[in-house]
This record gives sequence, C-alpha cells and structure tokens, in this order.
Amino acid sequence: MDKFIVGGNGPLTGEVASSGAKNAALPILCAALLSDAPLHLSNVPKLWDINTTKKLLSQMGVKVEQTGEHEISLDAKPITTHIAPYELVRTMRASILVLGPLVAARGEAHVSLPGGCAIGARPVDLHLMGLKAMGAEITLEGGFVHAKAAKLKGARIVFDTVTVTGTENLMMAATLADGETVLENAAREPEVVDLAKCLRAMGAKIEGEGTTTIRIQGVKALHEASHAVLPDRIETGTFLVAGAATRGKVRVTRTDPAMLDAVLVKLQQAGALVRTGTDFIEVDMQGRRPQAVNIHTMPHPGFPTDMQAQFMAMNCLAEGVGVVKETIFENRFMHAQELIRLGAEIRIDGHTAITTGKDRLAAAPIMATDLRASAALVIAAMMAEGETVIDRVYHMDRGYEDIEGKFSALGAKIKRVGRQF
Ligand SMILES: CC(=O)N[C@H]1[C@@H](OP(=O)(O)OP(=O)(O)OC[C@H]2O[C@@H](n3ccc(=O)[nH]c3=O)[C@H](O)[C@@H]2O)O[C@H](CO)[C@@H](O)[C@@H]1O
Ligand SMILES: C=C(OP(=O)(O)O)C(=O)O
Repeated sequence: MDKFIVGGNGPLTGEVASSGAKNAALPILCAALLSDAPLHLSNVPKLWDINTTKKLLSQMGVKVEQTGEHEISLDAKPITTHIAPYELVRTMRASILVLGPLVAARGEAHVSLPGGCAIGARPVDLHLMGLKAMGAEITLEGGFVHAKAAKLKGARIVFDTVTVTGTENLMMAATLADGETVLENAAREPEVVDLAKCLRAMGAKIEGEGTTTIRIQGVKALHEASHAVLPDRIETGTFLVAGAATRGKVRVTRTDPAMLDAVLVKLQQAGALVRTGTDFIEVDMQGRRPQAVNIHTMPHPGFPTDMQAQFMAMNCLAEGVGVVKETIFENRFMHAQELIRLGAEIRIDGHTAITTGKDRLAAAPIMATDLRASAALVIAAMMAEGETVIDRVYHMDRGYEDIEGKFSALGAKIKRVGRQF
C-alpha cells in the first residue's frame, strides 16, 4: 500500500494549475448512459474514481475511449447490461449516479447499494423517493436497488435535505421523462450547474440550475455533444489552505474564484492577502502565522464540508482557538485523532471540534481515513518537525491528480513510497 513521506518545510511558494473537478466529472461520465450518441469530454482529471467509473461503464458495454491525457469519449449505444456490481460500487459511492440515467434511458437498473463510509451513513433514500415519484418501481433485494420504469413521468420533487448526487441523479433521469419535472430545495453546487450545462449541450431542456428550483422538460432523445469539465474548487482550496498554513504565497491558476467565495472569506480571516483574477487565486501570508478560524459547514454557497479537514489542519498551528462545526456528515472528524498524534490540541464535542493552536507539531506515523482527511494530514505533516509517514494514501488518489507533483512544485518535501499511481 502506498505511503507518503512528508518532511516539515518552510512556506510553500509558487504556482499550480487546477485539474478538472472530480465531483463534476463523475456525474457527467454517467450522463453518457442517457444517450445513444457519443459524448466527448475534456479536462477530465486523472484519478482513481475516474478509472472506477470508466470500469463501471465499460463493464455495462459502454465504449469508453481515452482520447487524450484528459479527454474521454463515451458511446453508450452498445450497452449490454444495466448492472452496477458491488465490487465496483463499494469502492466509489458516486457509482449510484448510474441509477437515474439507466432507468430513464434503458427502463431498468440494478445498482448495488453503496452503504456507509468513513464520513457517515450516507443513505440514498432521496434518490429512490424521487425516482418513485417519477413512476419507477423500486425494490431492494440482496443489497441491490432494482428500479424499473417503461417511461418515467415528470413530477414535482421536494428534497427535505439538500443532496448533491440526489439532485444530479434526478436531474439526469428527468431529461428523458414525459413532461416537466421540478426539483425543489435542489443542490446549488457548481458541479450540479456543470452537469446541467453538459446535459443542455446534449439537448436536454433544463432551467434554474444553481438555484433551489430546477425545472426539466423531458425530451425524446439526447444527441452527440462535447463538454469541458469545470475546475476542481476543492483541489484549488486545498492548495490555498496549504499555502496559508505554511505562511507561504501560493497561486492557483485555471480556476474560478466565484466558486470559492466562502473559502476565500475564511482565508482572509486567517490573515491571508487574497488576490483574484478571472482564472486565478493567490493567497499571501507575508510570513505571518495564521489566525484560527471558525467553520460551519453548509450546502453551497455555504462553507463546503469537503474543505473542513484542511482548515482544521491549519487551525492546529494557528494563533488562537478555532471551532469547526460539521453539519453535513455525522462522522467527518476522523482526521482529528491523527492530527492529535502530531501533537495538535483538539477536543471533539458531538459535531463540533475545538482546536487550540500549538507552537509546534512533531512527526509521527499517521493514517489517512478518507479523501479530504488525507489532504489535511499532508498539510499538517508539512508544518510538523521531522518526517511524517502517512499510510493509506490511496484515499487521496481517489480525488487529487498528481498531488505529490503539485505539492513538490510549491516546495513541499513529499515523497511516495510503494506503487506509483
Ligand atoms: C461525488 C460527489 O459529488 N460527492 C459530494 C457529494 O456527496 P453526496 O451527494 O453523497 O452528498 P449529499 O449532498 O447527498 O449528502 C448531504 C447530506 O444528505 C444526506 N442524504 C443524502 C442523500 C439521501 O438520499 N439522503 C440523505 O439523507 C447525507 O447523508 C448527508 O448528510 O456532496 C457532498 C456534500 O457536499 C460532498 O461532501 C461530496 O464530495
Ligand atoms: C466525500 C467526497 O467524495 P465522495 O462523495 O465521492 O465520497 C469528497 O470528494 O470529499
């Protein structure tokens, strides 16, 4: 199993380019199932989750062709099966995103239930509730969701909780339903907007993405299209926090500052000078120690749960006390125990983590428990004295392209041991 060896270093400085967004690319790859015509994608990041999705679609009979380093063309015409097996789904929860497109376009889907994961229970009841409202017959058996519908019907669906992949699944399903579907209390994440943009390029009729009400008029069929995946705001935010935590100056290019409003406010509160242009963001700590910040995770445009762990890492060596409240997932503090192994002072009280900034952290063997926890541990290890060994970095490979290459370009001492990705 791969490990990272991370040496403590001074301020990170320099420039890195953002890759395409994992959380936009995954639903967009699944959208290919909606059509018998090819879908050509660019700016697709090189990640394990993308490989898993390619495998999942290929084993269904979809023709998946890597046409360039970051380009993929898909053709779902030759599809032979509508089964998403447990072996693939258990390694990537986002596999549930094949459910809506399969029922809508192929009339049937057998998708393994994803189950819980390191950050929480993560049920998919709202995905199923929406498909039922659209007329699908749903049964659960042997750990699988079986969904059937000769033709889905438009419906008004009110989410009682904001769900990103739930919104995406039902938006995709609705593109081919009879009549109008209205999604109320829909997720407003930029990745939902990017999916709508891709679906529209395929011929779907969608309005209101990026607001809490999305209207979809079903069409008979979708056609050939091309789409460039939007930049990864969480990857961008991770490099910016690493810059701030190490008292450095980091610029991330090929990004969009408008997607990171809540994160940039927190970086400013931490004491960073933040400069933005149309496609870059720069943080500059001017050598200063960061101030601890308080975080309250919320659906977009609130502070993203996927940035919570990285800010907690920064708070460990910051000036003062930082209170982090996690409201999206019930178990997203696994990184805290590992940060404590590096000498951090963190008290967990239910869904709140209270960090008191220390003067120093020191290296220790630690273990990554999920994707963003891994990023937090790398940031903390860069601030710790000595060489930290981080185990189970396969979590990080799920969602960060060439993470050690990009951190090294900023001056980090990070080395992978074991198999290369
Ligand atoms: C592939 C992808 O895009 N993953 C993102 C997506 O995950 P994902 O789409 O799985 O997260 P959701 O937005 O669905 O989850 C939000 C909350 O809703 C609950 N819920 C969700 C669905 C459901 O049917 N019932 C239910 O109760 C969840 O348990 C959670 O408490 O959004 C999360 C929240 O921004 C991010 O952390 C993930 O990175
Ligand atoms: C939680 C995440 O991803 P997933 O929903 O794929 O587990 C994430 O991207 O931080």
